[in-house]
Amino acid sequence: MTRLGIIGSGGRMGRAIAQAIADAGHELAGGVDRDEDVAPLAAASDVLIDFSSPSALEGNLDAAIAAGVPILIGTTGLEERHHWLIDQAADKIAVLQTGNTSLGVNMLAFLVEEAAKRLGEDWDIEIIETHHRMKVDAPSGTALLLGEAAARGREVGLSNVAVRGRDGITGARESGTIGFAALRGGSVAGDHTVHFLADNERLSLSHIAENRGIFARGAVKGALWLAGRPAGRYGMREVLGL
Ligand SMILES: NC(=O)C1=CN([C@@H]2O[C@H](COP(=O)(O)OP(=O)(O)OC[C@H]3O[C@@H](n4cnc5c(N)ncnc54)[C@H](OP(=O)(O)O)[C@@H]3O)[C@@H](O)[C@H]2O)C=CC1
Ligand SMILES: O=C(O)C1=N[C@H](C(=O)O)C[C@H](O)C1
Repeated sequence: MTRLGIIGSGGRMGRAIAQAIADAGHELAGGVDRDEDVAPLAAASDVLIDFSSPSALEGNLDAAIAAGVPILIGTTGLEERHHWLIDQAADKIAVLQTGNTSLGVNMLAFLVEEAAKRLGEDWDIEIIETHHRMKVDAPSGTALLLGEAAARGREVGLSNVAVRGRDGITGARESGTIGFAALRGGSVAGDHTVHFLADNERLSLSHIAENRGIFARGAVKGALWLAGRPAGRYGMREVLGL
């Protein structure tokens, strides 16, 4: 039985993950929230699962390294410096970072990469996401993950082509860019659509999350896959074999 520790255990995802751990018959090593010490939890866990806040990331990675335990990071709103910290940690322990742990979204990313590769640059790419009113970051981690997949398909760097929201006299759309738009409201668990728009035709690929259970089950699957892995940075595609 694998002992799984949750960082952000009192949150919406933390609670859903605790349920998924119980459903899977594994052991909940414990949980921490804001202002609580991660070190004892890390020492008591075989794998840490972090769904908390970007501000907690550095301390969480330090605790995982000190205890020598792998960590799955589901927290979104990460910036370039957070990804740098993850790369550094991955030299010492196994780290899995993903903006979305569900099978459906990771399959969508696979399809988006293929479509972006095969459709020319005259097909504009726009990504729209809708989430519940409590979500604090935009674009969602999933929208960025899908944007990365599209950029990979086109063999460009996302940071060079991303347009994160439009307002005012923006000018005509620049060819080759990848646009993002975010809606917030109600209790939406997470909707994402990647639009490919050409002259006279459009292709739209969508995923709808009906509840958080899909993310929680994916997180537990990813954490169990991570247990005992050598140091390195991993993603859900490896877990899901996509
Ligand atoms: N990768 C994926 O598949 C998914 C990722 N997410 C991401 O997971 C994260 C959490 O989402 P959600 O559960 O909805 O958010 P919540 O706000 O409901 O939960 C976050 C939890 O983390 C705690 N927390 C905040 N700061 C710290 C800290 N410094 N150290 C430890 N715990 C802390 C919060 O405590 P307090 O309330 O006291 O602040 C809260 O219990 C978000 O970034 C979200 O985007 C969500 C769904 C799926
Ligand atoms: O905050 C959420 O709720 C979600 N966050 C993740 C994201 O930012 O993409 C995953 C999911 O869409 C729900």
